[in-house]
Amino acid sequence: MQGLLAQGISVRYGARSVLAGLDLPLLRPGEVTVLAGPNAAGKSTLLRAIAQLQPHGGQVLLDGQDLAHVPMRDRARLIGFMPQSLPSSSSLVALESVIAALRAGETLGARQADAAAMAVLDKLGIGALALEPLSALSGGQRQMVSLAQAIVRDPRLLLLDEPTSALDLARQVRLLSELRRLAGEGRIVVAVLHDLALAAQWADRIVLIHGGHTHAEGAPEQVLTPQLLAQVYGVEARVERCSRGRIMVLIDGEHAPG
Ligand SMILES: Nc1ncnc2c1ncn2[C@@H]1O[C@H](COP(=O)(O)OP(=O)(O)OP(=O)(O)O)[C@@H](O)[C@H]1O
Repeated sequence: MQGLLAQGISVRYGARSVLAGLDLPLLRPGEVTVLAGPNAAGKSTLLRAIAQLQPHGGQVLLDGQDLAHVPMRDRARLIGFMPQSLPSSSSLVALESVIAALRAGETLGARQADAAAMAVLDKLGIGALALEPLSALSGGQRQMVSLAQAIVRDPRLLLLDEPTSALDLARQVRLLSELRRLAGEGRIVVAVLHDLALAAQWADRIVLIHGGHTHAEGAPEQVLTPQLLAQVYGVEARVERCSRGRIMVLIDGEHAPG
């Protein structure tokens, strides 16, 4: 079975249950899936559980393999993980940080690693930042370097936590186009996004996380409905079709229950 299947995912922090037996549909290679939902719904927790960075109940299968039983070194090759933010205190320059991500646990010649890391920075349009210390980069520049770190090993599964939160409009498009391209080459791409306009435009599938479960999932037009947005976010929303058949979500205010 090709794809990512997460079933019965449960996470507790102390006495508090954050994910309560959450199931994801089978996420297929070639698809970009967006995880959305309110603050504190557990989206980052879910990404970490999938990446096996967070103790959890339930099972995560990648192409039929239970990731909990895949050695860490092999997992690092299979999964690219882009966290919500990179530490700003690192003493590395951007290129070194991408080389470090590439070489973790691998034996790779220095020249080969340099060239591969530089190629990724160039592809993302940030080659000019190669020798800048991470600590001197802007939030958006750091986010693009973080993407470079996540994709440099050419992972089968790419997990990204709010990858566009610090990016300007042009870089949002660059990052999301890159995700589309990677998916088109057969990767499985899963990104947490708060921006539902971006989700509507770029996702093949949206999964709405709420109350510790998958509240709804499907194509953007199936999930971004006024009813579901009222239930999950408590907002009054209108959904309009714009040119090119895309949908747009307009928020009119908070939802008055009744
Ligand atoms: N290490 C931790 N220890 C204790 N509680 C935690 C920890 N990490 C997350 N939580 C709690 O788990 C809940 C879910 O957090 P998580 O970061 O997964 O949510 P999220 O959906 O990604 O939120 P946001 O949209 O605000 O980024 C929150 O209530 C948070 O306070």
